[in-house]
Amino acid sequence: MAFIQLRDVTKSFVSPRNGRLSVAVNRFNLDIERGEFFCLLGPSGCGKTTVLGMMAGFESATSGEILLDGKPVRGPSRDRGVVFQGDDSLYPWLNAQENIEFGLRMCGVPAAERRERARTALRLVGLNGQNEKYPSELSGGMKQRIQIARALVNEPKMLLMDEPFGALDAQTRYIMQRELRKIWLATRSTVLFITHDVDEAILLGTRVGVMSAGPGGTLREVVDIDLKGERDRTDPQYSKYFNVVYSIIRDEVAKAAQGVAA
Ligand SMILES: Nc1ncnc2c1ncn2[C@@H]1O[C@H](COP(=O)(O)OP(=O)(O)OP(=O)(O)O)[C@@H](O)[C@H]1O
Repeated sequence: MAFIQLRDVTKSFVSPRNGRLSVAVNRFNLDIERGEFFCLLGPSGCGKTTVLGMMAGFESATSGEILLDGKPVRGPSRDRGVVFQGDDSLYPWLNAQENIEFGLRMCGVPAAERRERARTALRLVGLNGQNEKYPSELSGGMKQRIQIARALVNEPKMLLMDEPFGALDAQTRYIMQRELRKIWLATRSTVLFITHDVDEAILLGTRVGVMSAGPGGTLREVVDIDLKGERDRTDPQYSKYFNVVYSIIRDEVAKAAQGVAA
């Protein structure tokens, strides 16, 4: 039995404007194994964030079911760490270490253990020695690393990441992609990672899923990315996977554009 199972998951929303029901995700099926880094790509509006929101337990499915480790997802839980794009939810009055420890403190984890776990998480995201800095003293990339550390410190069963590097400049983004790949190689966490960027998906994913154009998108195709260790854009295998995934997404984006034009 797969670690994560999405079975015929459909999500509809009622429009606040006209009260009509619209399908955001349609009969989405996916299994994710423990320790996989699954990247989800798809045209804008196809339902990627809605899928992640249901897995996080922020939204419930209209029909179908989501199982984590055999148990139905009924709401948010510490066993799923969530990182969003340009998330600015760090507490400005707490330093980096205290921000990372905050959730553990709320759960009553003793101070010495909190400190140790936060230091380990800071090391993992490459911010060793930056623990006393406040958010106002940190760059965008550093803040995003703290968000990742804040998710990792809870030792979640799964990390859910929604375009976490979308708001970063290109150079910082490249650095963060490399760091995240290293973290995943070290921890083998189970990750669902949403991105618009084929390059990012090939650099990070063990599998890349492409959704069909929305509204009411579903999972169209999944590509296995069999590249070991740290990945390199100059590797001919990288180009091969890039072209395969790019041609699928190009079709779907074209369909989405036709839908908009129709
Ligand atoms: N709370 C909501 N109420 C009504 N409609 C919603 C709600 N959330 C999402 N939708 C609709 O569901 C569809 C899918 O949205 P979603 O944000 O999941 O897409 P996405 O693939 O993540 O898009 P993008 O890549 O642009 O971020 C869209 O048509 C969107 O308008």
